[in-house]
Amino acid sequence: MATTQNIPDQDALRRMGKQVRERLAADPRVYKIETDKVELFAVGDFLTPEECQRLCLMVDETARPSSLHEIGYDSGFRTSYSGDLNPHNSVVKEISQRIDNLLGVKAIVGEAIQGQRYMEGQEFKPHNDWFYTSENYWKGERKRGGQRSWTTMVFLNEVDNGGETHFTELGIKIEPKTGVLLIWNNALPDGRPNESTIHAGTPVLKGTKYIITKWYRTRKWK
Ligand SMILES: O=C(O)CCC(=O)C(=O)O
Ligand SMILES: [Fe+2]
Repeated sequence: MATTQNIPDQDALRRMGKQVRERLAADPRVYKIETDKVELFAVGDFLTPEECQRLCLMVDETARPSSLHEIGYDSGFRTSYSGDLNPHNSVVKEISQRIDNLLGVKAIVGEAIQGQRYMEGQEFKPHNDWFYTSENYWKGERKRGGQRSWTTMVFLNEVDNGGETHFTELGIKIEPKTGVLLIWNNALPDGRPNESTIHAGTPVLKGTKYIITKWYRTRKWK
């Protein structure tokens, strides 16, 4: 017998998908990465080398062993260091607004910018950025802004070897390049989670990798 699954925030995910898709399509800075399975985009030189350098210092100040909802640092699943950047810092504030503005979404749905650093040997194994709504943590996240729709991520530096963002199902590996912004929709156009967005931060083999990430919820993030 056919069943109808209830997908939390599906309507909002569909609406936000459309809103941002149309905004990005009208922006000549935005480049669409070739794949028909995920809405995946890049912007070159989104941040200047000077901005990236300042952000790297801030990441160093705030980064602690990364935590995940389901599994601890010791599991080896996400061995990078990470932490939220100070949202009251004027540089962070301005960059945060610049990303909101690019996507054309209300600032209230954006999470705090998270900084992340990978030293040699560190990685983030393949995962999806959305919340698994059958897990216990969802009860909290549902009230903290609901499901994640779009992910934005900026590479703050270049890595000597390794540290690519690897979309494992798409077979697309993106090499860190200073100031490049990646954007993807974690949902399908109809608002269901897009399984093809599964991605990893591959192990850094030589050098250090710095990134910032900002996720967008479907409702006011708190
Ligand atoms: O390090 C990367 O390239 C990916 C990071 C990531 O997937 C995340 O922070 O959710
Ligand atoms: Fe991710």
